[in-house]
Formats: sequence, C-alpha cells, structure tokens
Amino acid sequence: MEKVKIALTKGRLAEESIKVFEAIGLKFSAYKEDSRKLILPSDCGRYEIILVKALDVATYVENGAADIGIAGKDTLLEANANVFELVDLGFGKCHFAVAGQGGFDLNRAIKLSVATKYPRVATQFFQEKGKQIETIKLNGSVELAPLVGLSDVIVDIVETGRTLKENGLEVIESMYSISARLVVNKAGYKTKSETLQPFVGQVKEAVSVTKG
Ligand SMILES: Nc1ncnc2c1ncn2[C@@H]1O[C@H](COP(=O)(O)OP(=O)(O)OP(=O)(O)O)[C@@H](O)[C@H]1O
Ligand SMILES: O=P(O)(O)OC[C@H]1O[C@H](OP(=O)(O)OP(=O)(O)O)[C@H](O)[C@@H]1O
Repeated sequence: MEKVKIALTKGRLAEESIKVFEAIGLKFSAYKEDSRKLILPSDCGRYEIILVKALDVATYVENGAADIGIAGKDTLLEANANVFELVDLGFGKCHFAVAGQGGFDLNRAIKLSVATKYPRVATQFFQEKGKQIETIKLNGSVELAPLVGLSDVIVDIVETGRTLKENGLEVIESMYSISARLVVNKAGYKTKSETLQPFVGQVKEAVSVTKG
C-alpha cells in the first residue's frame, strides 16, 4: 500500500499537528524536537511526515510530493497554491496586520513602502484599497525595517503584540485572522480517496472536540 505523505512546517506548528494525529490514533514516535531527520515514518508505517519550511508546504502539496499538508493561513495566502483547504485546525492563531510607528498615517506617503515576509498578501491588501505600494521582501525580524528607515510600515503576523511593543511599533490596521489549516492535493484527494477522506474526517472531528 502506498504511503500517505504529510508535509509539516518545522517549528511552531509541528508539535500541535502531532498532537492532532495522536488524537486520531496515529503515532509518530520518531518525531523528536531536536532531530535533524526530515522524513519521519508513523509507527504503523502507513504514513510519513516530511518536514519543510512554512512557505514550502503549499508547494509540496500542490505538486503532489505530499498528499496532505499543515500550514498557517498566512503562508497559504502568500503561496496562492492550488490545493483543497479542508480543515481549520484552530491552533497557530494570530493575525495579519499593518504596523508601524505610532500615529503613522497610511495616506501620507504617495507610494507606501512596506517591508514584509508576505509581499503578495501586502500588495493585494493595499490594491483592494486602491493604494499602490512598494514591497521590500524580508525573511525575518521584519519589525526592524521602519526603525532603521528601510520602510514606512510592515505587514506581518501579530500574536501577543509583544514583538511590536518591545520595538516601539503599533498595529495601524488589522487585516485577517490566521490559524493552521489542513490542505490536500487536489488529484490525490480523488485517487487516494479511500485513505484521505476518512483521515480528513477524523481530523475534523478531533479538532471540533478540542475547539468545543
Ligand atoms: N507568533 C506567532 N503566533 C502564532 N502563530 C505563529 C506565530 N508566528 C508564526 N505563527 C504561525 O506558525 C507558522 C510557522 O511559523 P514558524 O515561526 O515556525 O516558521 P517561520 O517563522 O515561517 O520559519 P522560520 O522561523 O524557520 O523562518 C506561521 O506560518 C504562522 O502561521
Ligand atoms: O505578537 P508576537 O507574539 O510578538 O508574535 C509575532 C512575531 O512572531 C513572528 O516572528 P518569528 O518568531 O517567527 O520570528 P521571525 O522574525 O524570524 O519571523 C512574527 O513575524 C512576529 O515577529
């Protein structure tokens, strides 16, 4: 029987994802936080986790290199991948926001410069408001950009607001809510329906119990 491959984001979301799998009786004893292994078999041998960067989950699933993926809605919006998004898992909650120095007026700049890990999301958000922006793609520590004059504002995810606060920045405008989502390869969902559909059903049930 062909193995089912699950692409997981290294870091924050992996642990919670493994808990959901455990709740449906799928164990990954091979998963260790400090391991460098990138392919981890399930104890039953029928599933396999592959550990990838957050933004790459959608790419693996869209191309069928993974049947299933778990990624934040932020990365799914940015990747704009052609996959089925089937379950809101209810963890990894945060939101997208435009942030900057206190009192910054978004209408002040003729062409607003926006530093972000998410240039597509930022461009689309401002386009819908009829505002042209210049995006500056960064790969982390985005909060630095307005402080050192690299950009006017940032578009980033905010959870507790601590990173913004400790760097003297504020939310200027809230954008979208984010949480982890389960996505599935479109063709695979039909060809492997006997395995994938019950799996998705069980995950849905497990998270609805957790969410209450
Ligand atoms: N502060 C946060 N609070 C809640 N969820 C978060 C937070 N930061 C990130 N996430 C969610 O977790 C996902 C993975 O984040 P994580 O920090 O593990 O990876 P990353 O920052 O994209 O990658 P890396 O740290 O390897 O560059 C994000 O895409 C987002 O959906
Ligand atoms: O509102 P908070 O609770 O402070 O969380 C938000 C921070 O978390 C994420 O950063 P991450 O830790 O992934 O680091 P990064 O700068 O490398 O992206 C995000 O990019 C913010 O910087």
